[in-house]
Amino acid sequence: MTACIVGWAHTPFGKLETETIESLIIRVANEAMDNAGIGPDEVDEILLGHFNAGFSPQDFTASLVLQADPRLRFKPATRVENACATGSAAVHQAVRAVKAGDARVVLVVGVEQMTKTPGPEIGKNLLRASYLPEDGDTPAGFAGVFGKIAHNYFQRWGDQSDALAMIAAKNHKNGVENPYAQMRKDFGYEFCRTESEKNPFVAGPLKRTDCSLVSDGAAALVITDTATALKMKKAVAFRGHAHVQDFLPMSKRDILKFEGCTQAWGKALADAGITLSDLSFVETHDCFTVAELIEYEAMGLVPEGQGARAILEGWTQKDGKLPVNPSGGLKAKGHPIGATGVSMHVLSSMQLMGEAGGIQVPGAKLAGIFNMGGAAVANYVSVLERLR
Ligand SMILES: CC(=O)CC(=O)SCCNC(=O)CCNC(=O)[C@H](O)C(C)(C)COP(=O)(O)OP(=O)(O)OC[C@H]1O[C@@H](n2cnc3c(N)ncnc32)[C@H](O)[C@@H]1OP(=O)(O)O
Repeated sequence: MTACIVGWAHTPFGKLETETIESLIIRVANEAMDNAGIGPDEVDEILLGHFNAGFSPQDFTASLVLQADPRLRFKPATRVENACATGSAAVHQAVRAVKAGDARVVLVVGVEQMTKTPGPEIGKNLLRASYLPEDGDTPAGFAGVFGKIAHNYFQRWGDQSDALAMIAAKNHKNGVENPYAQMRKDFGYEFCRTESEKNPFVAGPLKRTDCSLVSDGAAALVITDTATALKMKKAVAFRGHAHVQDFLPMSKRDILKFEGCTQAWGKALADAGITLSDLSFVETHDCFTVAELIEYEAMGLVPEGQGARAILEGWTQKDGKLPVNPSGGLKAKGHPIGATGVSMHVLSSMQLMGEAGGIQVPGAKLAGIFNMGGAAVANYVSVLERLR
């Protein structure tokens, strides 16, 4: 038995000044149940993906989902956290509950509100997802961590500035067509490649256009067993899934390899009984452009050290042989931490149902999703397929 996505909801991502954590949660919880055509009585379990780490004074948030409808009162509700993979951690927990037969219908919500936090605090909060004895004083927050990774990658494999700018330009271009995206502006390759007042260096070789955005937003899913799903309006199955957790200290691993990502892709593709070339597209964790570059290698699209080929030869463009981040990715869509993994599953489901509008990958049949917490510490891969 597998688990299926049967309904979803997604707020626009961005600076949502009039929203609160509570209002975002309530909005997507109700919209997802409506979208699935189920009532709150039918929900067996609730999982909330919320990273927080200082972004919100409210740290005990699972019960906020119950406020979406009085009929959710007394349902089991739990908050799940695994750094920037928090959203997928909640999704995979739901899949396991359904597959184990513990729950027939699970409501998953992912949420974060980051933009109400003052600038310097944002970087500090995000760094709580790093190994504090090593990275705690890194300037520029998590950009500093990935700035070091980019610097070391350039040392080992040569300057990759062209490839990073092309990844940024691709994702910004894709994001223009995504109505949920925070930044819908086609900056173009030259702007992303060139240091300027509007595109300064942030950390190491990473410029502003190499970084994901600071965002507010929420997304939700209804996940059921297959028998239930087949009686509903739509059914997108988890054909394969895998979670691989690695050491937290970067000094205990070769950080340029993202080995946890490789393992997660290997396990999920084997679980699905397919190879990477069977996928119609991939939504991957481009928290920084260098992460997407290394992920091309880790997922097995290109050999180690040759990530640039995948973008320079156009493979990962929307019309390439494996479109990567047709949604615009974290780069353009935004990255409200707890919502990101849930958003990836929502937008991939929309693709498979042919409901993705301007970001639609024509004829999409199989979707691959990679959501990462820390620097390849928490690694989640899902392979989704439309059942009906
Ligand atoms: C933690 C894990 O477990 C793993 C992960 O995923 S790590 C990722 C976690 N997320 C992050 O680290 C967020 C990284 N991004 C940032 O910190 C910030 O976006 C940044 C430091 C790159 C820029 O912030 P800033 O310098 O304060 O920019 P800000 O003053 O807000 O905006 C200035 C301009 O740049 C634009 N801008 C801001 N961030 C941008 C970005 N990332 N890309 C492109 N443009 C951006 C703004 O829209 C604004 O444009 P206008 O002047 O035209 O209005």
